[in-house]
Amino acid sequence: MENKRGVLFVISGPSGVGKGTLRKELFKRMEGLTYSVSCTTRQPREGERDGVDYRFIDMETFMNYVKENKFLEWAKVHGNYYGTLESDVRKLLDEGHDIVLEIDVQGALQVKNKMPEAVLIFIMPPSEEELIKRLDRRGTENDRELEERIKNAKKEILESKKYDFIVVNDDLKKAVEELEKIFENVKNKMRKN
Ligand SMILES: Nc1ncnc2c1ncn2[C@@H]1O[C@H](COP(=O)(O)OP(=O)(O)OP(=O)(O)O)[C@@H](O)[C@H]1O
Ligand SMILES: Nc1nc2c(ncn2[C@@H]2O[C@H](COP(=O)(O)O)[C@@H](O)[C@H]2O)c(=O)[nH]1
Repeated sequence: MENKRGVLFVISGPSGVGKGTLRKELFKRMEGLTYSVSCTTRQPREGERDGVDYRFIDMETFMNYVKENKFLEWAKVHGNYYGTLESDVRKLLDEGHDIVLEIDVQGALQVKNKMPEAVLIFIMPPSEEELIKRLDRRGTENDRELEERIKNAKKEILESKKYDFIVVNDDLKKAVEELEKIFENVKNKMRKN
């Protein structure tokens, strides 16, 4: 019998490794995926749109959501707060949609605790030097923020062994293809169960 419930995919990896880039490329190639837009207290970057890239909320609203248990997971990441609204995710999964969360390691492990069926995918940089180059080229952080993101990258990489899959984002095209294969295989396997 076909499994009507959607699959929950969680993508993590160090800041600047290319999670957002890979996710956008994957969405161009695969139909039927829904991106869960997170809440954050971070200030929008140039070009980021409220409700599309993030739901940009203030600290007071974020903490009210925490108190009201509205988050499936939440964490302080690189000095700002981020969280995934639980009602959105559960409703979409119940309706049969496959969901993609792009969240940090702390959040991913909270999700796995609450929903062990979630599929955790870690995006790995080809090297530390390349990660620094990518963050530098993106140019969205000041020197202090950049340093914090690089320091955190080392801790995050240590947690990658807790993930179901690891994809190295060296060549972008190859990494997207690998990601697509993982998504297809997981969905086929779940459909058979
Ligand atoms: N395979 C790749 N080769 C070279 N550059 C890449 C590759 N993948 C992504 N990039 C570039 O690296 C930079 C960081 O990518 P991106 O913003 O997608 O990272 P991220 O992991 O989503 O970061 P964050 O967690 O901070 O949001 C971007 O400028 C992007 O164009
Ligand atoms: N635990 C969560 N982490 C999240 C969420 N949304 C994004 N993130 C992670 O934060 C960092 C920094 O993102 P940036 O956009 O400021 O560069 C990155 O690792 C994201 O994956 C979330 O809802 N929960």
